[in-house]
Amino acid sequence: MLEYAQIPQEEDLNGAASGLIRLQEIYKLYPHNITKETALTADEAYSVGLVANTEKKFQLAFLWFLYSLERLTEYSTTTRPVLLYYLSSSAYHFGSLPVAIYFCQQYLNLDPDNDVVNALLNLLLHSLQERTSNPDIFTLNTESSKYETLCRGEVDERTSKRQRALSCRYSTGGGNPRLMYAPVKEEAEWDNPQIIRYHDIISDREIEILKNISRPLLSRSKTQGGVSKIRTSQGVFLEEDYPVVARVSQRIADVTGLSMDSVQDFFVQNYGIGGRYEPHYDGCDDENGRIATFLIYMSDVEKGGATVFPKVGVALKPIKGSAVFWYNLHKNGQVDLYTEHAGCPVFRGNKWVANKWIHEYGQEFRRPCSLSYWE
Ligand SMILES: O=C(O)CCC(=O)C(=O)O
Ligand SMILES: [Fe+2]
Repeated sequence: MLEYAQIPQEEDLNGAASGLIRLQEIYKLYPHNITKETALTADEAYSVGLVANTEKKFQLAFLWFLYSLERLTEYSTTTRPVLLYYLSSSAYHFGSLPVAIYFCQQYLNLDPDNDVVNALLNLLLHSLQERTSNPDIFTLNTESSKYETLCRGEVDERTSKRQRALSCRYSTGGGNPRLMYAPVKEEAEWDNPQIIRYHDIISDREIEILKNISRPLLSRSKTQGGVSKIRTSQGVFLEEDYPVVARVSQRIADVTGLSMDSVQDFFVQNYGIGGRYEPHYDGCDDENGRIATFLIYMSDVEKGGATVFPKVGVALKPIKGSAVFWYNLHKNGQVDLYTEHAGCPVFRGNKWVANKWIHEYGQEFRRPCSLSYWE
């Protein structure tokens, strides 16, 4: 059957390569950093290089072609001239002309009469006189977005200072009878927008049940266009027919004080290595938009996988059994632009989360609307 199904297909391989490349970009990894335990063959490295090249990530492509060249054997399908050609071309596109020229010359040592490469060499030598930029192609030093910096765990001095002033407390959800004898542990993760973490909000047993229900039902996350590149995870919506789902929903209502009349079903997600969710907003200002997000962590993650808020500089580490909660919308119904967030790629381990998106209808008396432009 495997033979019949032809697994993996090219799309699967390219998807895996694309995931590796994204990990490299965010965590600044060289090919040898990610191949310590499982070395890639020259052919495999060449295919990763090709994907990077197509995605116009020329420095990473170059590093993979170099890795491939070092591992070339008599059994490889990839050949030395092909690699030299791609090394030269990726170095050229990256702006490292002397390196591009060097590999072009290496090629011509093997095949001195190749017209195309001779013409290319002339072009490169000519460009060398016009262009001065010569970035170091061997050292990963790419400009990073705030999202990437946060994912790597580099913290801003100002953010950490502001975070130190935040506090934690036991909460009964404003005197909710269900919480009077078992208050929840509430920790402020950020002040504006308020991001609150609830510790031990779900038990290991409940987590196991939720995972067991979800596992056979998971499917690749989609956006309108099909399988999503922005969100590379698998997910499933769980209805409230499952007692454990209903119980957790009730708990969310208790701690947040919000109505569960207009909510989406629980969305359980699993991210494998490289799995991520690029920066996005959960809320939109449609009628009955998602007023708030309650995000439960159903696993720890060995490395990577934080939930980050690039506009405020906060990174939330997944802690199994805890949940984070924030309002996506201001009281006036507008999207709070500071709530942009992302799920960083999982570098090591496996990440499970469950989302409850809470909508506006039903919250009229619990979180009254405001006509103010500012709140
Ligand atoms: O996985 C995460 O950390 C974030 C998930 C998320 O933002 C979402 O599903 O909307
Ligand atoms: Fe989200």
